[in-house]
Amino acid sequence: MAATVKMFVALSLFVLVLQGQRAAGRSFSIDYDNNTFLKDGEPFRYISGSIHYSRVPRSYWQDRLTKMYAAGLNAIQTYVPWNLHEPKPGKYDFTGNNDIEAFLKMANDTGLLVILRPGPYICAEWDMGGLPSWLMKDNSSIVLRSSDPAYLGPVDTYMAQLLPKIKPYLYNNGGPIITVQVENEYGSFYTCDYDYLRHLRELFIQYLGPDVVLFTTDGWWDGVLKCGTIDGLYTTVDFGPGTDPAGAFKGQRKHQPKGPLVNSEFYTGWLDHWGQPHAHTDKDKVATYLEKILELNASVNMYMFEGGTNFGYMNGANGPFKPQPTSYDYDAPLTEAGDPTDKLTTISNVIAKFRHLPPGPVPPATPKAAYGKVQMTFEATVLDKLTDLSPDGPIRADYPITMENMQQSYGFMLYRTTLTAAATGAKLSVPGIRDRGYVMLDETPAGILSRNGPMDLNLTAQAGQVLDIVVENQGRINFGRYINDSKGIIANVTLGNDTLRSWSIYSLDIDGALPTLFSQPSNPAVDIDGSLPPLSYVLQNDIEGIDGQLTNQEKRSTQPRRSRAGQMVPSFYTGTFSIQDTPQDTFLNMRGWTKGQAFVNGFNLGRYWPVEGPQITLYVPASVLKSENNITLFELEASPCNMAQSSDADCTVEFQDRPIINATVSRHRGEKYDSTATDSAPPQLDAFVAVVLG
Ligand SMILES: CCCCNC(=S)N1C[C@H](O)[C@@H](O)[C@@H](O)[C@H]1CO
Repeated sequence: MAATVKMFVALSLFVLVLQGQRAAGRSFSIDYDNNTFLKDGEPFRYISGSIHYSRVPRSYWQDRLTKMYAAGLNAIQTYVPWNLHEPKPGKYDFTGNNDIEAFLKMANDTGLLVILRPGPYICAEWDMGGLPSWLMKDNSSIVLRSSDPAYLGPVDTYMAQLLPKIKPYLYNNGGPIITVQVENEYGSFYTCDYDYLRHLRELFIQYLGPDVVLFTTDGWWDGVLKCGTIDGLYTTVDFGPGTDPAGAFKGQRKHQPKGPLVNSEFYTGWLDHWGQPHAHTDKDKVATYLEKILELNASVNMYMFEGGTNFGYMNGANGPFKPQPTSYDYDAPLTEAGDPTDKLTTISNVIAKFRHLPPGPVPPATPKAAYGKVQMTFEATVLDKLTDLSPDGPIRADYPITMENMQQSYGFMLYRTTLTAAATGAKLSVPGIRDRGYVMLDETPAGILSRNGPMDLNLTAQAGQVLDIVVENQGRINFGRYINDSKGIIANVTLGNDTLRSWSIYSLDIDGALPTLFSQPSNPAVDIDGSLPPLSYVLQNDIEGIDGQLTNQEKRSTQPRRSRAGQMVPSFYTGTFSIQDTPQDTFLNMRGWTKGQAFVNGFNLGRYWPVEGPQITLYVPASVLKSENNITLFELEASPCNMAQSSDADCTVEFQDRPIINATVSRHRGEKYDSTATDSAPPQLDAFVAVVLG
């Protein structure tokens, strides 16, 4: 028996050693003499597409990867978002939708190689470019993406967790990963810190071994390549349709005289911002320039091939402040919902000129369902639910504390103070509002502040009244020098000539509270010191319980107060709907509502803002649905419910079988809460170039 055990142990150890070492006969490298990649010693060119596992429900990873393979790709490219995998310092999550190993195995099993981009910074229209916001706790001036020990220390700790997970999936070790990117367009960042890049290079080699092909990506011009490239990291470039590939590759050659030509991001579409036209790139233009690239025998990755969705709060923003919407459709060859488009067919036809496509068609779009209208009901205001949303109670501080210093990363906060002096038409100024503030005085709406302006409003108040500011984090800047994008209220608040002090600051954990938020009677908020009796009354209501028994449940029967302008206290609305047969993908049409967060069966679908557009519907993947469903809206500004000129028939949402992400946008400043967003043809190419150039 002992001998058998010994044998088993020895065999196990041997397998472990083998896993960490090169798999016999497999190699991926660069042939500098012949300007090509070599895969198992043979010249190799990749034709790749970007897909982000963090933006696609795990239940659909295989569907998307199969479609990408069928379209003719031999590789995919994906980012690894640090802030997903280390949500709190030292707390790691590589499970469920964050199970990167499962994703890599699936890509490998689908016949796709992988170009991995683990950052630590990734840009990607992702909150703070993938960096965790807790880096800024007690250190808002941390020099991100540099040798600053305050930054590099956490980088080392995180990479010590991530990179050993990656190593077995390297091509040389039997996995699909052929190349690994270090940082991301580092040459575009102001720090230009070669020590930082060298540190990352050594760190990656330390964990992944000396044989892995490490590379960088930057724009194709000297201005960025100067700071983005160092020895030992293969220089690649990125550019979209409209840029002459030969010219762009000349830029690469200046910094990488030998080796394969590589475009790591060939843009098939482009990113969106709330309030600006949905980006569109003509499919024929994409095809024409893709063909030029392939004719040069360059390797290319199409960014994005499947864009997906910024579920939850994870969208980023561009400066000075333009947050990106929930949909990351990107006008990509596969839609946000994974549906093949004409652009995919056109691209496939080009690829077919350079490599054999797999047999068989690209799988069709998954079925979509229209579940119709759902009646919504007002449940409570955010102020009614403070004990549930902030179970630890407020932090009291003389002056406002940032979201990061409250050890919160995403979502919403409440800043509350009791006025100590009367004010008549005095200016309430909140220059540090990050990003939108919903102001109430004794639970009566008093206006909305925005970091894009206005950041102040006139207030008339009595001493003793309670000033509330619900603050929304709309997503952290993910590109450029201002990625230190702290949230909450980051500077003092003044009323007239007085600086307001003695704040009660609440982190609002909606996602955590949701499962039980409405399953018990709503306890109207009473401030800790009892200064805020509930304004609207609670009626004893008998309501039909789920099991048909009458149950006694307190329920606020009134709508929250609204200002003359129609603004309401941020409030929760719920609805339920049944699905008889197998749930399918659907799209939640939010027209008629203003701005907020939507949840179905506790899953955070993301942000809605139909009065801004261009996105009107939210993608609801089938995996979120079941036979009995509930929907919760956290409406920040104004609902269509019980408005004077409308009946409850308007207090609905609708699940439809098609997306609307390209609605006409027009500045809604001054318009109050009636969505005029309508469907329209996407704008011309130059419209979103203006977006990018600001
Ligand atoms: C408006 C500035 C956009 C800068 N980002 C650029 S050029 N991009 C390059 C970047 O590497 C990638 O992550 C994406 O962010 C992409 C845009 O989709």
